[in-house]
Amino acid sequence: MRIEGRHYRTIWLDGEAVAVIDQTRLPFRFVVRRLTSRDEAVEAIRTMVVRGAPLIGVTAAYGLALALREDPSDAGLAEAVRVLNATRPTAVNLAWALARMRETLAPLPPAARHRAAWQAAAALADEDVAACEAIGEHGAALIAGAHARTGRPVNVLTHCNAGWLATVDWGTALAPIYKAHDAGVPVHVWVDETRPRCQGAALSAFELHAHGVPHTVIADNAGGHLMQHDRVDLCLVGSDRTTATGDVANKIGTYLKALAAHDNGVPFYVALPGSTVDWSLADGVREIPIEERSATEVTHVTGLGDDGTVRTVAVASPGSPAANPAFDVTPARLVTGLVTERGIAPATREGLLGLFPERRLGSAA
Ligand SMILES: CSC[C@H]1O[C@H](OP(=O)(O)O)[C@H](O)[C@@H]1O
Repeated sequence: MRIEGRHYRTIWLDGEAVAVIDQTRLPFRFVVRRLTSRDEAVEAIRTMVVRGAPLIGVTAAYGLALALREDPSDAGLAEAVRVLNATRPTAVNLAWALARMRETLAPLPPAARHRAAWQAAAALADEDVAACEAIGEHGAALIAGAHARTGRPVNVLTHCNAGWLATVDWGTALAPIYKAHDAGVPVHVWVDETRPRCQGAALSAFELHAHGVPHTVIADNAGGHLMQHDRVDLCLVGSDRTTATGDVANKIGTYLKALAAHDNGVPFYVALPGSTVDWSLADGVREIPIEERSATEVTHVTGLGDDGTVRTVAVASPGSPAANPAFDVTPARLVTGLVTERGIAPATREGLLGLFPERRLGSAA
């Protein structure tokens, strides 16, 4: 995607290092971090310097390559997969990417693993870009269809950040918006601020502004009101893990949006690549692990002061405990459709198998 005329992917090689955009500094500072070791990759994922299911997976793949430069032995490979897998529990792309890498690398002699790992990680990154661009093409048809029906700009509500910052490029939920906008379809985006870390207000707004897409940042709790007053034509969100039956884990608050959409007859779509489907699970509410993050993410916010300095301040009464589940699960019954790189399907097992027939044979990741 383009920032001030320059073209960035969210992760790239910089000599012997892996360069990433530090998303904890956006939108006020644009800082590139150079990851030079397995442990730096682990820390970048854990502290959300990089975030978003597909980007977490690709960063872990490059983190494995960095690890094998240090220790290409069987034990080194196994330990690197273990520590990278343990960084964040909900996004299945992490396990998916590491399984793909291990499948490629384990059969090789240790001396050949490091070079092969760089190539395999780069291939996963390219695969993600192609998948997300295809999601954009399929999803853009939904937006164009809404415009054809109403003849006015299409109002899309999105939650958290599922844009190019959450992937290697293009994004998932925002990819259809970019593609529709670039094709001349008038679209406006209601951007849920997405407490507590405000990925919507900080990252989706940053992306949409840079791309010139009309958008309005709203409080998370405003979405239902807007839907009640016919100001939302469709909801489009991302996913961190979707079960084989179409249950969707996504940023906390997504489930409440889906309930409001269902109550108001607003189509609720989830955009995801096939790498985000967990084919081993059927009951998302009970089986998908939900990450609990630190209470300080709820009790404090980081922002730009009037003097231009970035600071963190308390917003909760000092001493009050806080809970911070980072994701929730939207049952498939509340999902209108799944927008994938292979097309759009109902949020059902048959719908997903129709797009990914190779899964009927119970194939591995
Ligand atoms: C395209 S995956 C985006 C997905 O990931 C986000 O979570 P986090 O910012 O904690 O990594 C959020 O759930 C987005 O929908």
